Amino acid sequence: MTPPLLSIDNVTKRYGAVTALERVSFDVYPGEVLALLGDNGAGKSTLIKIIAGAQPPSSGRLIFDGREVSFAGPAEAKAVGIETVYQDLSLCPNADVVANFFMGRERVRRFLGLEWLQERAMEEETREALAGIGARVPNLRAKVETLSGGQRQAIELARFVHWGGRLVLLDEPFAALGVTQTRRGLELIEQVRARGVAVIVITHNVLHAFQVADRMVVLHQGRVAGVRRRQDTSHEEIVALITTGSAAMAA
Ligand SMILES: Nc1ncnc2c1ncn2[C@@H]1O[C@H](COP(=O)(O)OP(=O)(O)OP(=O)(O)O)[C@@H](O)[C@H]1O
Repeated sequence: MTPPLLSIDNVTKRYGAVTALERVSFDVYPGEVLALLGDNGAGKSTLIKIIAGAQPPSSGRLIFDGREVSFAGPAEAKAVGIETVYQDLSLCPNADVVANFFMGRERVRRFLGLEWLQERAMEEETREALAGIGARVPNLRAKVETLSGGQRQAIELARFVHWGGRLVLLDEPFAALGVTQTRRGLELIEQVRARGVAVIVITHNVLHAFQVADRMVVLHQGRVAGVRRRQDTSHEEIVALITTGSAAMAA
């Protein structure tokens, strides 16, 4: 059996007197889409921040690729291939698609003490990477600020995959998207997963979870109320886990 890419092992997080997460444990496998569900305040964002290195757990361990990891910040998580993709925050709005795709990794040619960007090659590489996950962005020279939320998301996901990302965290990725863009977003996730990347999607939308996730982890008041494979559960059971922390109501 494939070993997990990430194991969350007994993670607890306290903010003063508030316990946001209590002994949370579950595994995430490569090429798997896992939906993280829970009511407001259940602890989803806190868990995502811990996985992405934005906050340390109060106790417990993260084991990534077989080794215990402890991140001092998001840059350290990013260095091993874990990243949160937001719709806007990590793109530079007044730069074009290609510039955003290569941000900090530009291909430069040097000759006789001069250096210049290999624009044509970078554009081609960007085009191929976007096509590789089925993303539709017609004009690669358009500034990102002129693009739709869905297109920005596509650029970030393609960039993540292209530069060797292993585990991507999506926090309510469809919250600001319309119906068509949401459908495309779901298709993109499918493509990303097909590349062997693990995807954790936070969502309030049980329907989306059933459309995209292999497994669902439900948090309730900071604890894991249940972990279910999509084919072994029902809409009713997941809603019961979210609202009461127990599947008994759905039985
Ligand atoms: N920085 C903080 N300081 C104090 N308490 C916090 C902090 N961050 C989160 N909490 C508390 O931890 C608990 C879990 O919050 P969290 O934001 O992780 O939940 P969530 O499931 O993401 O909720 P939502 O769906 O509303 O975003 C809540 O009780 C929240 O008030």
